[in-house]
Amino acid sequence: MKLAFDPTDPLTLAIAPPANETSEERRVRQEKEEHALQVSRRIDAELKAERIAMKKMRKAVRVLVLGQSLSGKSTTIKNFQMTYAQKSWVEERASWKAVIFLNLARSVNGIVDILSEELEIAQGILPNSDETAWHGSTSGLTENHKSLTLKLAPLRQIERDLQSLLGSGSSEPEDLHRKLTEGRTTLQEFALRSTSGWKSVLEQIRNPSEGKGESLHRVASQVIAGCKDDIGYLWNDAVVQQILRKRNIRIEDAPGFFLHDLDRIANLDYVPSDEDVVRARLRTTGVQEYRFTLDRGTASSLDWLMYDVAGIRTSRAAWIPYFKDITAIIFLAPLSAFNENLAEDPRINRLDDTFSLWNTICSSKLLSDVQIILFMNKIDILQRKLDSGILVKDFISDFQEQSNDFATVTTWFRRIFGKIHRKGSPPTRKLIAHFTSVVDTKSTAQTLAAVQAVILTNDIVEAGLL
Ligand SMILES: Nc1nc2c(ncn2[C@@H]2O[C@H](COP(=O)(O)OP(=O)(O)OP(=O)(O)O)[C@@H](O)[C@H]2O)c(=O)[nH]1
Ligand SMILES: [Mg+2]
Repeated sequence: MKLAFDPTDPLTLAIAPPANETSEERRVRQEKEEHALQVSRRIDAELKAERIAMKKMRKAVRVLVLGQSLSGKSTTIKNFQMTYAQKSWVEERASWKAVIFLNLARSVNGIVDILSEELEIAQGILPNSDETAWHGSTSGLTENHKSLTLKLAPLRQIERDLQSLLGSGSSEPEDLHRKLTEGRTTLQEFALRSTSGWKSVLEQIRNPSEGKGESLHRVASQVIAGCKDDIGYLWNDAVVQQILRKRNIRIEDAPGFFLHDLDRIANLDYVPSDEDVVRARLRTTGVQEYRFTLDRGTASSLDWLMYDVAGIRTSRAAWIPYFKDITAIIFLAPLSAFNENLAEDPRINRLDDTFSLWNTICSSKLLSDVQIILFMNKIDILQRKLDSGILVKDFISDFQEQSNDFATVTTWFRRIFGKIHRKGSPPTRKLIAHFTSVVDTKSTAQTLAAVQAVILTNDIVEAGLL
């Protein structure tokens, strides 16, 4: 419909040019009008962009992944990336080689340290203390063991170089604890440097300054391949195995254990597999945001923002700003840690620390609207520990005289987490809990699909928050 022009309309009259306008006055007026039009268009464009950004912000699912150090937070996010953001996963996979080499070199150097200590005890250089608990005179150590420690010496430099390439995340809390107690660093220094997650580290490896990362990869690869036979000899040696057993050291269950994969990794053309990446250990320092756009299923239009945090005690205050505006929390509780103490504070049992952290999260008023999903993780290691005869009641007195089998132990843990959740949570919040081993990528993919479904279909969506 064409609207008729009405010369008496007040708005038309107000914007009409003056009747006796000169040509110069018309030029100035038209210039002003053109400028006003451009300003108006710019404002419109800015408003539109803001509206789109707001809409996107509202549509993003924000998931905070919490838990103590070594609980499996980063590993859970890696699984998420592997399943739902395959492009970036494949692009990054090769860069994990540096971390895997570092993990391998650390395991070997750790064993060599123990072996060297035993050799010194056997020679009477070091006293045989309760801690070492091994009697040098019957140890069966030979000159071969001594020469092995010398032949593996190049791995020290590899560890140091890779550590300096990978930054503060490549050291573990026990190193930090040692430095702190020796007065060699301060908490503040550590906190200030705590800014990166694996994305930034891998980015640095992929775009190194002056090709540093690339050449180090090559050198590390050559040294490890060159030491392959000696590493294999060290790991498979009966005396070495006996020493580790006597000292109650199970390197197989430690993070970043790759000695069983030596034949594959100690090769010049080694390329990390998905499983290798999931098992690689790089400690998170600070808080890192990961954005995934889910390209499968019903959630295809949603962005997922996942926040990975540092789990060590001294870094937990940095979690609080992220409690605002989140949709869900995935809380990692490593059940296998029942017989371990925190590296950053060896007076505290790891499971006690997890229970108290869980209590804090469940009863936080800031989080009362947030869905909490519990992953009772590392059940593969738990199973091995129980099978080897380690008794839960020796470490957790409340467990009392119950049977030490896997089913009884896991049911009991589940009940304790449930009790804490009920006590701290608002009555409407249900507990969603899974037993997990997040290094098992197949079963974790199923768990993550269930988690996704819960987050997207629960009350949060119905309440219009998404
Ligand atoms: N066997 C086994 N290993 C696991 C499991 N979950 C994690 N890991 C390993 O444990 C190590 C630590 O896992 P991360 O995901 O780095 O731990 P985190 O919670 O991010 O630790 P921080 O970054 O220090 O806070 C890695 O080497 C993982 O591969 C599990 O269920 N079973
Ligand atoms: Mg981490």
